Amino acid sequence: MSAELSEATDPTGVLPVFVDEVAATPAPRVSTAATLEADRVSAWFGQRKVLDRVSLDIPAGRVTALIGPSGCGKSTFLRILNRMHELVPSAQLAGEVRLDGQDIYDPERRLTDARKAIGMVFQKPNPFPAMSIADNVLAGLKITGTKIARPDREALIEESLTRAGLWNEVKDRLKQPGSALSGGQQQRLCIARSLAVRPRVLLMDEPCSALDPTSTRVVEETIGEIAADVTIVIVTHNMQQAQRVSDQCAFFLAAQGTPGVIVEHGPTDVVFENPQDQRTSDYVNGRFG
Ligand SMILES: Nc1ncnc2c1ncn2[C@@H]1O[C@H](COP(=O)(O)OP(=O)(O)OP(=O)(O)O)[C@@H](O)[C@H]1O
Repeated sequence: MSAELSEATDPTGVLPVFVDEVAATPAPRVSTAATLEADRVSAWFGQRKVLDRVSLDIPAGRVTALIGPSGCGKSTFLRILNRMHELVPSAQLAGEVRLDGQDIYDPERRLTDARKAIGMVFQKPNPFPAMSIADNVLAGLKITGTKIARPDREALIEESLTRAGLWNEVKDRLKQPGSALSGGQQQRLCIARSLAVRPRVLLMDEPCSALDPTSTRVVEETIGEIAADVTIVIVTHNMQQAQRVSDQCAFFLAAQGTPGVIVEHGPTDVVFENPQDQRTSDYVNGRFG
């Protein structure tokens, strides 16, 4: 897993951005889930190629799970989907990523647009610990330079926390620090922080791996509830979780010494119950990885 850099420098997943933009108050929420298409994406760290021509269509308003053994490039692929890969100095990539048909790497397009439209939730819950719960929700807006009128702030805090399944647990203590919450609540706070920016896609890198089973189930329910409004791509090592939450699955594999590829992808029930490739069958049935 390679999120250290981003977690250290940008816990919201929207940096680096320049606070030079003043957007209007966000419009009322409607489903703005977008499609993502990865088209022959390759990636390198220095001379080392870690992904080879990976193509994947990610449908709007659905949950797509990326599965596969450690080191096969799932996190790298996820980070390419919102231009975080380029934060690593030695990182390079080839290919295209299109958000509703528009290349997010088009030099004419601003990095901030991709980062606002495509949010990220990391493995380890990373709220700003000393910041209040309410301010944590608004933190992504501040980082993207999005201004919001004070009366609208409260509505957005309630809406985002409600969508993240946390409102009822925190509505009476919004001024308490984010660190006062349990791990599972902190992760839902991070989801609320991402949702407050109104992303069209939400990338989740093993979002439950630091959580206990009960918190995991609550986050999974949250994923199910928000998926109609925001396209979700989730990396998970938990095969049961992939089956519970996703509509489609992509199985990544890097054979020894070679870059990661997608061996098979398709509807989750097919990938798990009737995989076309023996390697997929072996992996989803726990025979390796
Ligand atoms: N910042 C980095 N610098 C150099 N190599 C990296 C970096 N991040 C990842 N890699 C390498 O790229 C390859 C793919 O890593 P990645 O984290 O994408 O795999 P993964 O499938 O997400 O693994 P895991 O399931 O363990 O998180 C690995 O060989 C890894 O060592």
